[in-house]
Amino acid sequence: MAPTPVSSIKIGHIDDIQELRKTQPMAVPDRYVRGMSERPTQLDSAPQSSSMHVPIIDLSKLVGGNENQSHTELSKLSAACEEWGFFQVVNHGIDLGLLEIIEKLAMEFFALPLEEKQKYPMAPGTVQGYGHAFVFSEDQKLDWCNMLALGVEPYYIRNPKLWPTEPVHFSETLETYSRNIRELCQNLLRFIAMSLRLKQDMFNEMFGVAVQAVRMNYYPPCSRPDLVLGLSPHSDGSALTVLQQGKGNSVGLQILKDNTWVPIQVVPNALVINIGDTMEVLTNGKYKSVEHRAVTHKENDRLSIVTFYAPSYDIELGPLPELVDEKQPCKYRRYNHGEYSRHYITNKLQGKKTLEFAKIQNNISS
Ligand SMILES: O=C(O)CCC(=O)C(=O)O
Ligand SMILES: [Fe+2]
Repeated sequence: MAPTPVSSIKIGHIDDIQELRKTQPMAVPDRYVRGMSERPTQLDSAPQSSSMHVPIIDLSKLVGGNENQSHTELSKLSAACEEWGFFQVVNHGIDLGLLEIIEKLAMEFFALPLEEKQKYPMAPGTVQGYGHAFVFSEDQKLDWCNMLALGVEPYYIRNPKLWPTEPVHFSETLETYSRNIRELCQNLLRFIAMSLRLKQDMFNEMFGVAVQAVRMNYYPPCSRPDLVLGLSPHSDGSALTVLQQGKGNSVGLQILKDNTWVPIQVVPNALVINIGDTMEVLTNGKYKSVEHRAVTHKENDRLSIVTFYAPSYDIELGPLPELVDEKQPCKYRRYNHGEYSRHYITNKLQGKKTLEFAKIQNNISS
């Protein structure tokens, strides 16, 4: 989240989905009904075979395993980043009690009366606070979702007025949670560098004081999950994203693999990690920032707590020379990361479109 743009955007009236559900549980306003090509066909169906499961990486084998184990896990990690752009990490070292508490507090926040949540309003065209991000016009289709998004690090991106004082302990728990997730990201970046045969601190040193933001997405049930999307298809602008799915969640996250939407199963105590656009650029497309979306459920609600981890805004980025050669010519130009972040947050979520910002045009192997 780059510094927020000043805007005079007109987005029209937006229903708060939770309130709508209370008064008209069966209603699906037109602004939420997707065109035929966007409607989800597979909802929470199980993947056809185990080869359709996102790889599971055991971090304890990378951190403390014997040479054989860590070598195997590192190969799994590199295959996951290349072929899936997603993996789930288990034994990640974060206290499971803390994951439970943040989930409980997030659920309590969304359960507050609307007037309380509206004390932290997300202004149109901005991405922090409670509301709908990435809405720029009155005719844009909307996501079946309520969100609370907050800039966390560095401190200057925070808007302290938007940090909830209810439920009590929300803000301090988010602080502890974010510190833990930051360490996890730094750890993962070390292993990702190793998997690319780069110096292990390459990314952590390059990123400077990394930017970290959190988005809590709450998807109420929907009487017509076949007509709406919880979250529009997009890739993340981050380097890495860490996504915590609510414990009892039904399946809702789907990723686009070989032109098919593949659901991500809820693995107890695991965190879902995905490669964002920034890492795709740095690796010259070797590691993929994969398009994903969220679908809703007829009876169940769903929560995701998502952390975006990215380089400091002031750094200049482009494909690493180590990953550019005759076979893999340079696919992306160099640019300032802050500029890319601004571009990302001032455009609606639309598949991988935002990455076109960085693509070198007339690229033969895009
Ligand atoms: O809720 C989910 O599973 C997807 C969330 C997501 O992709 C995001 O917040 O960027
Ligand atoms: Fe995402």
